[in-house]
Amino acid sequence: MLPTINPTTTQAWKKLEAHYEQMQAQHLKDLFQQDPKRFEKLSLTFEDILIDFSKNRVTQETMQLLLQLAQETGLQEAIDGMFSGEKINFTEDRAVLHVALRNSSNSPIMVDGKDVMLDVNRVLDQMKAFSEQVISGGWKGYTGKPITTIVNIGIGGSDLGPVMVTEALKPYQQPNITTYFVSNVDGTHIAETLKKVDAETTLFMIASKTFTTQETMTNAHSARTWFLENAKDEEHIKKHFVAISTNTKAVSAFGIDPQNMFEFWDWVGGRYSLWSAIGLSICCTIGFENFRALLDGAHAMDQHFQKTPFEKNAPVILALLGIWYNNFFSAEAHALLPYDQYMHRFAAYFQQGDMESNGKSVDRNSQPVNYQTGPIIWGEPGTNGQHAFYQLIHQGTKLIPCDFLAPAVTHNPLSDHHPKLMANFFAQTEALMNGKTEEEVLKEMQAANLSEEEIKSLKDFKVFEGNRPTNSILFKQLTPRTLGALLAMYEHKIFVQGIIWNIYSFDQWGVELGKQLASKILPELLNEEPVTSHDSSTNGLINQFKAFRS
Ligand SMILES: O=P(O)(O)OC[C@H]1O[C@@](O)(CO)[C@@H](O)[C@@H]1O
Repeated sequence: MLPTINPTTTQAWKKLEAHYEQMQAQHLKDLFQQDPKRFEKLSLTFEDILIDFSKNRVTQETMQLLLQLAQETGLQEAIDGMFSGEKINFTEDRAVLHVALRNSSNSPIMVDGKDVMLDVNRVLDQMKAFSEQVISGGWKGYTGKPITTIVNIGIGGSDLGPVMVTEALKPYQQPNITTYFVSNVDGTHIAETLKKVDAETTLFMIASKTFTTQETMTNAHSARTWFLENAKDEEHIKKHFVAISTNTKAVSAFGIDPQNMFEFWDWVGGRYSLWSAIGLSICCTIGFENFRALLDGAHAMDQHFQKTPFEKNAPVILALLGIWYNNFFSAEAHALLPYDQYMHRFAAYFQQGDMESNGKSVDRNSQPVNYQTGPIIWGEPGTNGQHAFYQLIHQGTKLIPCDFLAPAVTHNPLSDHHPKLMANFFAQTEALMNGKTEEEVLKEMQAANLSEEEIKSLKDFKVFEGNRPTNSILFKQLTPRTLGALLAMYEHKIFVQGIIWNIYSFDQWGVELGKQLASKILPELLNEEPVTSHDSSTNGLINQFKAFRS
């Protein structure tokens, strides 16, 4: 069982509240001036990843109090519980073992008396054999042509991870394979994709943990119908459809041969499943060896997380800093800003990973929480974000802690693009920290020969208060191993925050109500009758929908 300590009842929390009162007025500029070794003291490295957390509004005292909070809320006990297969997903009575999926050490991990590693390795072998057969051209379609196109049909954790990873690792893409992803139930998504593919050379991967998700099953049936319009004979389905699921019965009912099913298990959460058979589209896109490297990077981070003292533990440090802003500075959002275009779906991935895990308001004692839990996660790649929302981050009224991530070495050393990208990467966190004082503004405006009147009317708009916290995560190059380590680092950050917030991070009951109401409304949309069964807004909207279509 997980500890059930309300964090606000700990000594550390009370000390942090008092400490916050004095830290509010502390400016980062002064903290750097006071300690020339601040960077060395407040940064750490993991393999070829540097995590610089020195531009946070913390002192050594802050870090000590945050670490005390981790101790007082039973974090180590929780970490041990997760890695040992305890059913810490309490409301679904399941273990949480995405770490087993990448456990290349093969240390036994027991669930209900069985070592799960036997199944994990069996499915990995199946994924390896299948992806090698597809990439080599050995897997033939119904007219004898090799597969050249993969269409992954899934949503949420059955989509976001494969999309993010195949985009991030595009430099490793197999030359003869093109991969598409269909997720939205909006017919446009599958329609626009099917325009691009050829039934003879396309392989559909139906990715769904439950194999009941409305969007995925609707898209899968539409893909099946389209395929049969081309191939005519249902016998050909087995050459062009595979399933990735925990639900063998539903897969068979759909008409996919269980031989073409890649299974995973209920102790794999959807938003933590890219490491499982859900990663089959990744394997077929970048090759199994690169997928294995991704897993190995995550496994190395798992070992770091499990064995490193908290004061040098990357996920723990990032988690505690997030709690410092979320719960003491009342910052309600957190921005993920990768300065790497390949990582353009990184923030979107962790919108599900973080907000579906920690967007909870009932604690592990079944009581309503009396403090903030999960932050709003958002972000876009740099430098694009600079031309969209950095105004608010620099001069807005909201405190937005930001993680800046960037590779030192680009995969595309074109002209001077990378030095320019990196100059912006370094400059933004420096600007957010230092700001620009009125004195500096005046000096600049006078040097530009602006009139006294112009200076007087404009100067106040050009001042930057600074003191806006950031983490800088600088890694050598975006490789499969490095990406795996980064993803696992954020997964464990989310875990740590959920433990300290005394919530259950691995269920997602909050996604059910909307689905239930949609299933009630659907039949009302399929006839011409006016609707009166809802509130006046919902009735009005549905009836206008009908009127527009009549
Ligand atoms: O993989 P599946 O079972 O189709 O679920 C898809 C997604 O739907 C959810 O919203 C749960 O309903 C996510 O947690 C999950 O990743």
